[in-house]
Amino acid sequence: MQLLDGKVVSAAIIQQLKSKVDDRKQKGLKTPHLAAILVGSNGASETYVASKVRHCEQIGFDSTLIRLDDNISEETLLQEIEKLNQDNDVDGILVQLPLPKHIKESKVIEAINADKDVDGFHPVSAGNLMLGLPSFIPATPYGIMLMLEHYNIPTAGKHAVVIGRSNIVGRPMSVLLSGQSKYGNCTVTLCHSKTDDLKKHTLQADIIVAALGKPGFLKGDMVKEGAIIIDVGITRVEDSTKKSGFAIKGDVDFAEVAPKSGYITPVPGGVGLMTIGALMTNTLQACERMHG
Ligand SMILES: Nc1nc2c(c(=O)[nH]1)N[C@@H](CN(C=O)c1ccc(C(=O)N[C@@H](CCC(=O)O)C(=O)O)cc1)CN2
Repeated sequence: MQLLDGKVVSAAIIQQLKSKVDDRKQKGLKTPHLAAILVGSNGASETYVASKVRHCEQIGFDSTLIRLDDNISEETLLQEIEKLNQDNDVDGILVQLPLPKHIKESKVIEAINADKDVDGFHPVSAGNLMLGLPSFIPATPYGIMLMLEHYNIPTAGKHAVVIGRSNIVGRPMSVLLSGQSKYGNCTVTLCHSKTDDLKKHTLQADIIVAALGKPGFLKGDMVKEGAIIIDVGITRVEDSTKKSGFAIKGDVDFAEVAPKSGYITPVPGGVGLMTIGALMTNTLQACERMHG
């Protein structure tokens, strides 16, 4: 079993991005600029957005953080997005999810200019990805592809089982793994909560991507020897032994599955950490497309 270490891969990607940005600055090219909107005061969202801003500073990107009150109207949020759409200095826009219940997520995502949609959640980005056209790829599936690339794990001809059909992880993951690329060309089965006999599918898988949000769901008797296991789960569960009061749990029962696996991502320290590098790569791409 080999551990796929998100900390190591993510640090390498951040370093590469920093070199590219230093190079751009030396050539007098535009500095990439990421704008993030955070609505309300969800603890996890605060942590993730703070990390995004910190990484912008580390790489040398400009960043703008717009904090809005929990009870802000949908209309005001849409106006804030429009200001960022119109701002030629802003290359990438993200609205941290989840949003308060009174705001319709799809409306907010669709309001972002697709050329600045560095989260890759906009229908135009999703459509381009599906058609195999240049696209912003959502951070989690993109991070997984960057991880396969870093460890040079061959995927062509393999059977991949993706568990979870969300628009931001499961569906794009199935498109990427089945696509015609060096770390694609898999035969993909997309499973979900209504799949009959899930174990029958996972036992046939060479690659399993667990993205269903159920801590410890994938057990040792559900995987075949040597399978590649990618754990996307990041559920916070109470844990009084931790200073924070909670622990992060993945969708994979690591103790049972790791000894049987060929490669496995840990939680924490796996896929979650890759998402920042993926987002920053999209932001640089947005800047390059718009300003050269
Ligand atoms: N606009 C967006 N909202 C959300 C996204 C997103 O990509 N765009 N994804 C998630 C949250 N997220 C980034 O925003 C994110 C989640 C997890 C991690 C991460 O580093 N996880 C660590 C554990 C960190 C912890 O202690 O909480 C790990 O897995 O090792 C980074 C970013 C939902 N919202």
